Amino acid sequence: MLTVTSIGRSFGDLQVLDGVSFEVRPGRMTGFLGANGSGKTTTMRIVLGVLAAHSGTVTWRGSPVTGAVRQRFGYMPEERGLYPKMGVAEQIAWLGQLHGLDQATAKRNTERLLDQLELGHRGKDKLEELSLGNQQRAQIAAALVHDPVMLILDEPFSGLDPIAVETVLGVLRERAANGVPVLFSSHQLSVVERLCDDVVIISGGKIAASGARDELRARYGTTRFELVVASDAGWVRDVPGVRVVDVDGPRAVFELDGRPDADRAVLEAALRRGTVRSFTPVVPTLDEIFMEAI
Ligand SMILES: Nc1ncnc2c1ncn2[C@@H]1O[C@H](COP(=O)(O)OP(=O)(O)OP(=O)(O)O)[C@@H](O)[C@H]1O
Repeated sequence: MLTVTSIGRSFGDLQVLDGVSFEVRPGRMTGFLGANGSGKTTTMRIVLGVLAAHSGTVTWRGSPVTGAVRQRFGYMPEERGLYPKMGVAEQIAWLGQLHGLDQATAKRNTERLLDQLELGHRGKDKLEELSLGNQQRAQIAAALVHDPVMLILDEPFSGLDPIAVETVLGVLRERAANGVPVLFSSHQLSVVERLCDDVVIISGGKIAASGARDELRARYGTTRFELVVASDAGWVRDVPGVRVVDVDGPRAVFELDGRPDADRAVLEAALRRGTVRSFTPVVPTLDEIFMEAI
């Protein structure tokens, strides 16, 4: 497990990270969400040791992260970083060797990864000859070639078409299933919603929410309900303790203002009036949680 505790960092007078704490658990895909400039890349750079924190600690399995441990991390930086004029397979295998693999293992891992990422037929091409989406797949292969114990990926899904998202996801999921903690940042909330087990939301350099995706959704979703009846549902507006979000004919979406049993009062009133087609809590999307948390 990777544990980030109370990280702080400034650039000049600008405090960019303030008391940032979260965990990336083994076998879990953790989505790191935040608006532009909220501090995701800075946090990732600190975890990787590319940048120093001004306060706080980063530990791996309970011990401070040393250079030798970082050597075994896999990182896909925001600025990417493969060589445009070098052959794809050649440079990925070479990166594997830089991370300590022998030549034969580096070559074998490279071939396997390129095949998995459906790039096997492009291995001999120069990176610059690949489309942007395929260059992105090559970057992912480069982050994975040395069988890292921890994966940190800055926007790994940006620029990928939906089929490529599935391909890359399959590769990352396989690593997670083998116990590797995976931390990845993304702006595509709908993608993260589908992909991640855990979520960390950062806003203005502070953690706004974190935890298991489903727990977060449940926590943020306990106060909103949808009622569908057989006739007009406008009367819901008059139930005490209820704030109506939307009424559209027989369908009403409302929130509770904290008064106990207001949801029950709505349901009982609806039953008294006639047929109730459905009455369900509304589970928020990650988009909605994100907008509320930041
Ligand atoms: N080397 C630097 N010098 C000065 N300011 C910096 C530096 N690196 C980052 N910042 C500032 O720190 C803040 C956080 O930047 P960071 O790149 O971590 O955000 P981010 O969440 O990754 O954003 P994005 O989603 O746009 O990539 C921004 O205000 C940025 O301008």
